[in-house]
Amino acid sequence: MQRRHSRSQSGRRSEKGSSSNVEPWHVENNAHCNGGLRNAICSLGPRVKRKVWVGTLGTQTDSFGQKLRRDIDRRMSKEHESLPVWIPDDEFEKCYDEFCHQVLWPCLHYAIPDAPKTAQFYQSSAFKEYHAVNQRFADVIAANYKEGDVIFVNDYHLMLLPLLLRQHPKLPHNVPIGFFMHVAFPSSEIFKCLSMRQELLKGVLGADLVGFQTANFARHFRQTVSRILSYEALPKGIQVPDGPVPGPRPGSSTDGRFVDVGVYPMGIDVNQLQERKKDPEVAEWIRVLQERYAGMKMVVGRDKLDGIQGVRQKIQAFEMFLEKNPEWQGKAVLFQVALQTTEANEVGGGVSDLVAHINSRFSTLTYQPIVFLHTQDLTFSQYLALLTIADAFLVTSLREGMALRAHEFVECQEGRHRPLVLSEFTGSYSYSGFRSCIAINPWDARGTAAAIQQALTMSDDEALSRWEDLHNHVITQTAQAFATGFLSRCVRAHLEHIQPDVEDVSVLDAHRVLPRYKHSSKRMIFIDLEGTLYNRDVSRDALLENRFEPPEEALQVLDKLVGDRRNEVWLMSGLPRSMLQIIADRIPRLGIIAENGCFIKTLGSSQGSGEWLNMVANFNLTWKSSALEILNYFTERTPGAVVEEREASLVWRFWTDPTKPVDSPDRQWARWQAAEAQNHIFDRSVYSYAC
Ligand SMILES: O=P(O)(O)OC[C@H]1O[C@H](O[C@H]2O[C@H](CO)[C@@H](O)[C@H](O)[C@H]2O)[C@H](O)[C@@H](O)[C@@H]1O
Repeated sequence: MQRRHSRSQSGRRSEKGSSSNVEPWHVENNAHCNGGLRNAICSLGPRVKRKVWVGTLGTQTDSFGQKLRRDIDRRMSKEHESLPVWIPDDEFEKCYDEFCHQVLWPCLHYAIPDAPKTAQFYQSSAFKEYHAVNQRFADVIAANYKEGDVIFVNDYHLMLLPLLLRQHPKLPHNVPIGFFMHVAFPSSEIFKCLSMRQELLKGVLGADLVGFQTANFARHFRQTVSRILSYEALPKGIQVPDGPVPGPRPGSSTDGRFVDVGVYPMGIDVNQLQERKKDPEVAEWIRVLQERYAGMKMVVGRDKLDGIQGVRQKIQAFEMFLEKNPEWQGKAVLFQVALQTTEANEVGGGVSDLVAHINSRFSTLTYQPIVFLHTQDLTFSQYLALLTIADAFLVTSLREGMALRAHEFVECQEGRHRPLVLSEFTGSYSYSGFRSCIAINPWDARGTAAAIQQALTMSDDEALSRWEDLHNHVITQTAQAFATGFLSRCVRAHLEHIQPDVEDVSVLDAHRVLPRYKHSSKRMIFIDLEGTLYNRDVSRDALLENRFEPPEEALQVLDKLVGDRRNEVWLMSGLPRSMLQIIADRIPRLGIIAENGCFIKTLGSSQGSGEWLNMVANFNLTWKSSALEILNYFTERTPGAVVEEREASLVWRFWTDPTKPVDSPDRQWARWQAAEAQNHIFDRSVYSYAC
């Protein structure tokens, strides 16, 4: 969705009655935007056969007549591959300015308003308009959907859209849908303040894949879903019971839909930025600025003035820096570029006062410590010139999804390599390459002031070495990498969700197989044990005592198959080899795969039973002790649960009365516990081994 301007502000549409050779309207590109998402999608080239952007117009539209709307629809589609969603001005304002910006945005960024306002904010009546806007998007998409399309929903303005699409009567029920959250996602303790928390979460879970900027945001989302909706939240995603699309999740114990949750860091379009830097206007402004600020150090920042991006904290820290380091007075300038927000008056007013106070405190005839500009006050080329010659870039966000302006700075510093001062609360900081910044806690003004001093006095060698790490990250984690990673995973997740998994392999068609079986001279047969050849669970006591009595009928079937010299027969099992030895002794020629492939007993012969090969001999199994500790904790809190330690794996089982329904409270409880245990194992970083 796009911020709206009144017509008089934007001048995007000529007034009625203007001369007929003047275009009645035109499209403007946002000059201050590197267009990450747009460029990322465009860069996929012919791999995306049909591409349609669905969004709002960045202007008020109530006064537009039907003819003008039709003209805009037609030209936007033909010339810009875009479909406008027409939203009445009042509905848009309530949805975007009120619900998105005053309720959702602060909540997603941990900014809970003070108590008296809380009730009003978190029960916002504007949620009705938010829903209506999401519905209008769904209707436009449904009316234009073509088979084979993948629907990619972006950001917090459209959290209800995935489910509205999934349930839309004009869309096939299994359309591929991806949802990406560009902004932060808070802990469940914050998200649960929203009165519409369930609708928002269920809305997002209409997608096949839900993506976040960082692993922390993804984990918060999974935990929030588990705590608020009581759905099973696994490290790889969410098991949604009774979803609108039927079909079991591969490997899951319950019916419903599985929604993948993943991490896809957004980046900038490096190629496009390099092109824009070549604009002669950039070189000209570099010259002008170098001349004007000769002998001074330039610290640059660009932020939204909404209280979340910490502009007030930044300016206070800059004041402290000048106060504590008087040698910099007259020699260091902060260029603060402000992005307009709807709340700009309130917060922006406060910031302007602060800037005025500092400027009056430290200014001289030839020096002004803070140059405070609004985006509309400078061109993108001027901004790129500033980034290119800056001595430091300062991001003090109190919370942020990523911080792509920091990536732009790094790219512009090729040849100069001056440091980045970055808030630890940004998504960018969570990536190892960005740990080479000068990290700050924006709440600590003293620390930020010291960081500015460190940046301005850093040796060239140190600055270069840090810049190389940052730059490596910027050119690897690009907008293109984001789009490719997200979309390919989305399509794969969708296919996995709609296609039957091995668990749902249809029953062997004896009419088809038997004639071939009879006439073939060599056959390889793989047979699963538990649940297939042996349609009962191994008893709890047997497992605990590590003994297993395979049923006689099953052994006879295996014996018979192995008896045919044309057959090579492999038995597959999750049980440990010690338990399967009884089968190996009885049918020596049988090949056995134990612990799901960790151990393999080769085919035997009349001379002997074959030998056990250890397939994990070179694996580091130290994860087992930490994982076992976690599983023991959950076992104690889950009646009927038991943990089995095998040679190379751990199994957590839950026994219950088989006559009880799958959604009985004790089974439900056990599933949550299992999911929580997996998440803990995942968090302790033992998961990669445990998998
Ligand atoms: O102003 P809004 O319409 O509410 O949109 C919010 C911001 O969206 C974009 O920023 C977010 O996505 C960026 C790229 O993934 C990420 O770097 C940033 O941290 C997110 O907040 C947009 O770039 C901003 O201009 C919007 O203000």
